Amino acid sequence: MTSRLVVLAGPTAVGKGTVAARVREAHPDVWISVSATTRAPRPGEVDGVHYHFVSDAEFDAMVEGDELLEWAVVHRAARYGTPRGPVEAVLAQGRPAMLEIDLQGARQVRSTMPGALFVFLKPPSWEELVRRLVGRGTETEEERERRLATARTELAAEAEFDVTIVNHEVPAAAEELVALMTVPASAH
Ligand SMILES: Nc1ncnc2c1ncn2[C@@H]1O[C@H](COP(=O)(O)OP(=O)(O)OP(=O)(O)O)[C@@H](O)[C@H]1O
Ligand SMILES: Nc1nc2c(ncn2[C@@H]2O[C@H](COP(=O)(O)O)[C@@H](O)[C@H]2O)c(=O)[nH]1
Repeated sequence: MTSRLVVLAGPTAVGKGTVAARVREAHPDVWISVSATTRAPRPGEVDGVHYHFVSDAEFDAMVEGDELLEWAVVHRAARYGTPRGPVEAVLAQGRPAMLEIDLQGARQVRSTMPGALFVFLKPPSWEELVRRLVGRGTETEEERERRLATARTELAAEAEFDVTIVNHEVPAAAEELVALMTVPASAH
């Protein structure tokens, strides 16, 4: 068996971060990239753990230094990007690795890392997605509307992905994801 890079995307509040946290807890062998972002931390978010929280100038320097594997402006609100060095180092070790990024970033990685597996995390329904976003309580009404507008575009892009997982229950979705990370050597 060998490991591969899995790219997890899906609409806002579908549960990408929650499923990734479950994978981190239940499968410490799986490496999950920590993105850089210019957005402000939410209560409880820790720099270097949930994100590398950086200034606009710091993000500019990362872009100019070609330090990001991909990056995008997400929800017309902030910039997010995947630091390239750690991903390359982990893949060189043959360790299972995961990126949790938006659709624009997934499209960039699709063109630069064709061996990666692209997984779309889908909500059980639109109503449940809205319930999860409202229930999280981390955005203003205006931000929620912006995120839901992006979500409609992202849901329409499901066919671009290799696999869809419906996030009914977090532990089951996390196990489905981890099962995709190792492949028989003959599949390469
Ligand atoms: N399977 C699930 N059933 C019920 N609630 C869930 C489930 N998965 C996640 N949630 C809840 O939905 C909310 C959104 O989850 P989370 O923040 O992980 O989403 P996300 O996809 O990472 O969102 P974003 O793209 O906006 O960062 C959280 O309050 C989380 O606890
Ligand atoms: N293109 C990238 N998108 C990323 C990255 N890290 C996170 N994200 C996506 O941003 C949105 C919003 O996240 P939030 O934490 O503000 O709710 C979500 O879709 C993430 O998947 C990244 O490095 N590149």
